[in-house]
Amino acid sequence: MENHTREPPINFGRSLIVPSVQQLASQPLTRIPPRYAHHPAASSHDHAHTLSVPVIDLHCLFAEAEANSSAYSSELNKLHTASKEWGFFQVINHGINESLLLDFKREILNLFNLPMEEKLKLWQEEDNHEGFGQLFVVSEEQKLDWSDMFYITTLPHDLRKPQLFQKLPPILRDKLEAYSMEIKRLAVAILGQMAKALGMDTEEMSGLFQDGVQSMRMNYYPPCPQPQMALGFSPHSDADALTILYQLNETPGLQIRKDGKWVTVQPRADALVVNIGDILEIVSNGVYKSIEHQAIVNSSNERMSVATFYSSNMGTELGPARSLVARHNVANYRRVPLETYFKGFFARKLDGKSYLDFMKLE
Ligand SMILES: O=C(O)CCC(=O)C(=O)O
Ligand SMILES: [Fe+2]
Repeated sequence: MENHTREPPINFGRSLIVPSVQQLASQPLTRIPPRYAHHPAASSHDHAHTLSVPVIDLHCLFAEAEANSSAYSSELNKLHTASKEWGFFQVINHGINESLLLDFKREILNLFNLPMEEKLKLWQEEDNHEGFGQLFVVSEEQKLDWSDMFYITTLPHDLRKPQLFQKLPPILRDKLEAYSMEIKRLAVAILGQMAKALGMDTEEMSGLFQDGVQSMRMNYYPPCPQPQMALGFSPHSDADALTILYQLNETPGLQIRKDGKWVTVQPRADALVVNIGDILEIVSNGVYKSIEHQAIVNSSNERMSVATFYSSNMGTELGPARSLVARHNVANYRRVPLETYFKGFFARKLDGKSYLDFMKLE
């Protein structure tokens, strides 16, 4: 008999199953359990700086690109400087429909507010990290984040876990589908402008990213009775090329490490936050840097965000762009298949930028 079953999608990783922090935080607690308490106090509430990250006007960047106007070249310059010196920026006039953003936000709120018995149907399984839970948990001794997250691979279609998609509330699934397409379009367009700014062959960039791997991580940070002792999300850099972060409410929490200090990114209702991930650091041959960031928590307000991670096409080899290696006359990072890179990333405890050390050539 012919076998028509599809091959199961690639399994990128697993994480130990941990309890829901949202549920924990709904009880009257005065102290956090030891598994969440960092020593010494990990958070940097007191020392955070209020520098503001650069703001890039995407309308100016995209609409003026054809005209090659002076407004365009100064915005492109701003993008290049922000990517080199900050690794983080906010984008305004991004063109994503406001009602889609609001609908998607409402559906994510509903997702985290589902009754626990419904959420358990969407919880991670032992052999794969998609669904509700935490990522990068590799030991029972490891400190945990004061947050719950929902992680899902969205693109390309053949990497999706159909069982997980089928279990999503239908309205959320529709909005997620629309948002995923919009964010892909945006990521590809920003990468195209970055190729120009880097002096990279623009066709090489679009060839690497036209059918990229996309995943989403929805983050829920409940109020915390001892916010100075906990971290909503421990310091890390993102493994992807470009992350687009939608902060769902006005509660601040995201901090980025700039010149050794933690800087808070103030949520702006009209902006999305964009950051350089490790893959783009590698592709740009180190001209752009992925930046460490973390999320802190507070005692009174919940905070929510959704990070969409965009990486190169599945079949590609990860390494510095050939057009840049030719220009720079040196490759600063090694080459590995993208799949190998991801499997290595998800098998470790998340720890700052340490995974990039493995890719660096000294
Ligand atoms: O919640 C945030 O602001 C940060 C989220 C984040 O860094 C991530 O999901 O990788
Ligand atoms: Fe991140």
